[in-house]
Amino acid sequence: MTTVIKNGTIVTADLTYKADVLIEGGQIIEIGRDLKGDETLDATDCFVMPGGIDPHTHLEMPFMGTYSADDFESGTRAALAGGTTMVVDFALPAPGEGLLDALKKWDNKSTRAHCDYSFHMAITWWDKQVFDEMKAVTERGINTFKHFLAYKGALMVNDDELYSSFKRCAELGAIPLVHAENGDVVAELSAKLLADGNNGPEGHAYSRPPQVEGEATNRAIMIADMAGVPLYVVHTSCEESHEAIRRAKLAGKRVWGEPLIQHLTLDESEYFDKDWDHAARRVMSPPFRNKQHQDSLWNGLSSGTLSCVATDHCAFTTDQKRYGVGDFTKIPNGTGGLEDRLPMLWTYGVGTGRLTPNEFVAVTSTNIAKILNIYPKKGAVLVGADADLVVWDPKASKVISAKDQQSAIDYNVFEGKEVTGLPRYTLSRGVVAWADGKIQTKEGHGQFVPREAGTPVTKALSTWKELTAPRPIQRSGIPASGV
Ligand SMILES: NC(=O)NCCC(=O)O
Ligand SMILES: [Zn+2]
Ligand SMILES: [Zn+2]
Repeated sequence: MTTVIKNGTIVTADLTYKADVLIEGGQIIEIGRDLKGDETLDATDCFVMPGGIDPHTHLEMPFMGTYSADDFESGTRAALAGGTTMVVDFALPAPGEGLLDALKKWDNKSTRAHCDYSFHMAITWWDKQVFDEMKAVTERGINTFKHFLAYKGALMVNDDELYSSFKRCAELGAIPLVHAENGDVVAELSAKLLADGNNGPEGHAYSRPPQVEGEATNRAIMIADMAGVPLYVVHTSCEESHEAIRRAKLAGKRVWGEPLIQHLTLDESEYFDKDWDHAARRVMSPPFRNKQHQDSLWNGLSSGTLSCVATDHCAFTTDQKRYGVGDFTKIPNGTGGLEDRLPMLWTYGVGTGRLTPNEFVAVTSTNIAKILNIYPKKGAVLVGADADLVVWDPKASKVISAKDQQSAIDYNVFEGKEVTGLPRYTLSRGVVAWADGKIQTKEGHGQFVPREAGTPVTKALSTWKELTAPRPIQRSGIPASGV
C-alpha cells in the first residue's frame, strides 16, 4: 500500500521546492513530480515539512507530590494534533532508584503512545551504581542525560555530582542536558518571600530572577568544558542564559540552547493577574520573563545562537495547581504546549517575519534530530527517511481553546490566541494520524526510537580534547633534586 502527498511545496531546513512525496512501509520512497499512489493526500496550497520533534516533555511525571496529568496517550494525541510526530520524555529515577529500574517504568508508560518517542535519562543522585548503569542506558539507545541544578532536596544534583556525571558522559559519547537554575539561591529567596508574606503565584517568579538562570548556565557550561563534553541547556528563558550560551559558542564550545514556545510568546504579566488560578496555571520553572528577554530568545533563533524550540509539556489541572494555595512553593511547576508549539511558532515567528519557513523547520525538527543523532531518519524529507510529515496549511486559522484540545487538563495557557498555520494532515511513519480535525491513529502506534551514543559532535569534541589535553614537557638535562 502506497500513499502519495500531491501538489504541495516541500519545506526542509535548507530547501523549498514543489514535489510530490511517495510513501511505503512507513518511509519516503520517492520524491518527484506527478507521482501516483494507492491513496492520495492533497497538499494544494500547503507546505510538506518534517513533523515536529519536541525534545522536552514530561508525560505522567511524578513531581511535587502528584503526577502530570497528560500521559503518553493524551500527550501524544496532543502532539499529533499540532503537527509534532515525535516526543522525547525524561525517565526520572527516584533518589536511590537504579537507572534501569526507572527506564522499565517509562517503557511501561509509553506503550500507549500514538507517535514515536524516545527518552532522556535523568541523573538525580550519584554513586557507583549510577556510574555503571549509564553505560547500559546508552546501550539501550539513550544518548542524553539530564541534570537538574534546581529543585533542592528533590531532583537537584551538586557540582561534584555534575562534574562526575559529565565526565562519564564524555567517556560514553553521550550528551548532558541541564536545567540551569541555582537551586540553593532559589530555596533561600523562596523562604524569604514566604516569610515576608509573599505567598501568591507571583512569588514563584520573584524567587527565580534571571540571575539564578544566568549563573547556573555559566557554571554548567564551564563544568562541561572541563569535563570535555558538549552541553544542551533546556528551557533557556532569559538574556543572561542566552548570553552565556552565545559566548560559549563563539569560544568554540559545543553548547545548544532550547527556548520554549511559552517563554517566546507569554510574559511575566501573567503572574500579576488578579485571578489566583490564572497565575498559578502559568507557574513553571524558569518563569515567564519580560519583553526584552523574549526579544533575546527570538534573536537567538534567527541568528542560530539558540537551536531548538520545545514545550517542556508538563501539564497539571487547576485542582493540582491549587495544592499551592497559601504557599507558591507547593504549586506543581509546569505548563502544557504540545498541541500549540508549531501553530504558535508559525504565527508569531514566520507570520511576523522573525523566522523563515526553513528556519521554522530547523528549530522545530531538524536541529534536534541532528543533535540527538537520529537525522535523517527523523527531521528530514528525504528518500529513506521515516514518513513523519506534516502537511501544513499556512492559511488555516483557529482560536486556541481548552474546550477543543486533546490535552487532559481543563485550561490552556494560550487560551484566546488566534493562530494562522495549522496541520491539514499529520503522518506518523506513513500513517495518517491527524486529518479532518481528528486523531486517526490507535494508542500504541508509537514506537521507541533508539539513539546511538558517539554522535558526530561528541566524536569531534573528544578528538579535539584529546589533541589539546595537557601533556608533560619532554626535557633533556633535568637538574638533580636539591634534596
Ligand atoms: N519546567 C517546569 O516547571 N516543570 C517541569 C520540570 C522541569 O523541566 O523543570
Ligand atoms: Zn526543567
Ligand atoms: Zn522539563
